[in-house]
Amino acid sequence: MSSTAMSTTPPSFTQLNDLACAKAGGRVLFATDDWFAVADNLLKGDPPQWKEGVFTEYGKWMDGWESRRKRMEGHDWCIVQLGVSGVISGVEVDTSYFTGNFAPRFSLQAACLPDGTTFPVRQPTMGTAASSQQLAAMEEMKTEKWTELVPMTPLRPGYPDTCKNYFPITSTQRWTHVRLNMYPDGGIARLRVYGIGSKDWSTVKNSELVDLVAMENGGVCLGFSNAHYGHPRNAIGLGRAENMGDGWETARRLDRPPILKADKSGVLMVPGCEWAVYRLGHPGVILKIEIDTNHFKGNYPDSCRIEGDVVYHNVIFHWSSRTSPMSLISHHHKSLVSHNSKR
Ligand SMILES: NC(=O)NC(NC(N)=O)C(=O)[O-]
Repeated sequence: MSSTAMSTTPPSFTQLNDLACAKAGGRVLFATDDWFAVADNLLKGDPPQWKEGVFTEYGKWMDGWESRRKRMEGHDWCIVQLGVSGVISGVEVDTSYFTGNFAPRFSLQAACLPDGTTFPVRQPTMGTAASSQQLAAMEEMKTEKWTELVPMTPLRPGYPDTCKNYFPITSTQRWTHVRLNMYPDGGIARLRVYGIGSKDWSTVKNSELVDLVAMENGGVCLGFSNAHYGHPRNAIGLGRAENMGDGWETARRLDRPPILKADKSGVLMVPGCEWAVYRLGHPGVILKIEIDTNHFKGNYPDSCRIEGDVVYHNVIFHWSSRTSPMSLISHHHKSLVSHNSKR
């Protein structure tokens, strides 16, 4: 089902959408033990933090999921409902800052559970663990429903050069949930589940207006010129951006002239533009485009051009910068046509 070869440089699957992150609607439904730090931290979008000398009532404050040193049979595990169900191409298990307390081994299972599958009510609270009744209820779910995507595999500790553990996954099935197992216990800072959303298009009427590029509908960014401050996949994320960090933001171009000059008609001439290519979740007739530059005030792109490609179902954004050579976009497009904005 999976190759377990671990690489240190980020593999290409890390450019895909994180289907599990909280911003995409990912949720922890169950965890065996939330003692030192709750499992929900696994799905935070921000990179893990370290707070020197900060302790909670239960131990050292840690940014991730950390269970107790086990004094009973078994191992610790949690169930994550993907925010966007889809095909998983790889996972990143980040053990940042868990050095003497990282989970020494892990495995990952996945399932495609029907809507309405119920789980015990979860109230993520440090210093708690699942009750024996909750564990017993969950045992019933420990059936053939779960498919192994990554078998039990060693993890590396959370030092800067060893904290990122990458695992490609070759399954082409659509999954709704993953189950993360730590053997036997310990800490993991983040779990990133990279893939492409898959929507059931058979239920969508021809006349229905759908955001064809949204990650929840299977849209994906295939390439870009620059993602220095923010990845262009952010622009197809769920809902509106909370802040600038939730958008696509490039670095200022180094080839911009030292002094900007206008031509006779008053147009500032600045070479080049930034671009991103998105594959739509489904081919469609594009009726409307919405581009939201929310939060970008001193750094929004001056203008843009959008191209469509029927063969590859791609839409290409070119951001040009007449007055200031920088480009970015924040959430959120609605179906695409062509758009040209000028100040
Ligand atoms: N210093 C620690 O991190 N100790 C323990 N963990 C926390 N978070 O306090 C432990 O035993 O793993």
